[in-house]
Amino acid sequence: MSNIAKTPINVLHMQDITMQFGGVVAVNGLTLDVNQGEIVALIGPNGAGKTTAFNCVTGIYEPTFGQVDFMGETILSNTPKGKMKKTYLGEVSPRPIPIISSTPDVITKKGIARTFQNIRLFGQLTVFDNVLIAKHMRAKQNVFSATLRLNRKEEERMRAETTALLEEQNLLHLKDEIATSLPYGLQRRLEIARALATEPKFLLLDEPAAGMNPQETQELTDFIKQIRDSYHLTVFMIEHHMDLVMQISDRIYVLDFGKLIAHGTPEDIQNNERVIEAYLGVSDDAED
Ligand SMILES: Nc1ncnc2c1ncn2[C@@H]1O[C@H](COP(=O)(O)OP(=O)(O)OP(=O)(O)O)[C@@H](O)[C@H]1O
Repeated sequence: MSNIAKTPINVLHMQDITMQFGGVVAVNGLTLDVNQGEIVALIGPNGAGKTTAFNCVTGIYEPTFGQVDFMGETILSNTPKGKMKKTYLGEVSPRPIPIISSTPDVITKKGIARTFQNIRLFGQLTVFDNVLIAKHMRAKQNVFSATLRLNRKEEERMRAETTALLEEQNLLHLKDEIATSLPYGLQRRLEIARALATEPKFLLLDEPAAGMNPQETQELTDFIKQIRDSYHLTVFMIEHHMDLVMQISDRIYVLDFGKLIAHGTPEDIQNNERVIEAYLGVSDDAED
């Protein structure tokens, strides 16, 4: 047997990502990598630019400058144009790069799924329908399948897959409940189940433990590891609960005022003076 270490397979590469809103540079020249099978955390004080960075990966925002590659393919790329050329305040000088844009639905179909800081379920629909809708989003429907009535088979398959997924996630007994009638912790679990229904390779979790008590947070910690392993996922997560972050992250990136101030293993980050000063020393479970 060879002792040569396996080269990591890159899942996400963000290069010089800069997002400017008017005079605010919310993300400033962010470069980072997430490799296959990793759980990577993005941490930092409130307003540091973490959610904005996620929004630049999932196509909600078009970055002002920079490039996002997913599994080696450039999915988003932009450089300042028009008035922004004059008002650009980012730290990395913009270069002329090709402009590539992808809408959130296209990005979902490529295998990227996410959850939101504020749970975004279809509140008045059942648990089952919330997951089924996500299956529909994944389905490669086209005019031919619709008109040739291949849809019925597709629909049956999607219903069976929804049942199976809810069973795996221990949510099947709640399938007929209205989503918002569930306790908070279960709504979070449902949101993750819905993200899994799109069969992602890469899962972004925006503050999955927000509002959870210590016991729920510990359960979530185990749950994230378990779904990473059983669905062969790569996970990128924003979180303020440092117990969770330090327990499950392979690597951590730290943002402050839009800029990367540190990157390393949980141990490196816990001992990093700059991070302690900017974030950890101030508050380790800030909620907003
Ligand atoms: N759509 C927007 N328009 C204008 N400014 C914005 C917009 N979105 C975010 N910002 C600003 O960008 C900065 C970064 O915000 P962001 O929400 O990304 O921070 P965050 O690190 O996710 O914070 P938190 O931990 O509180 O969720 C903040 O100053 C915020 O006010």
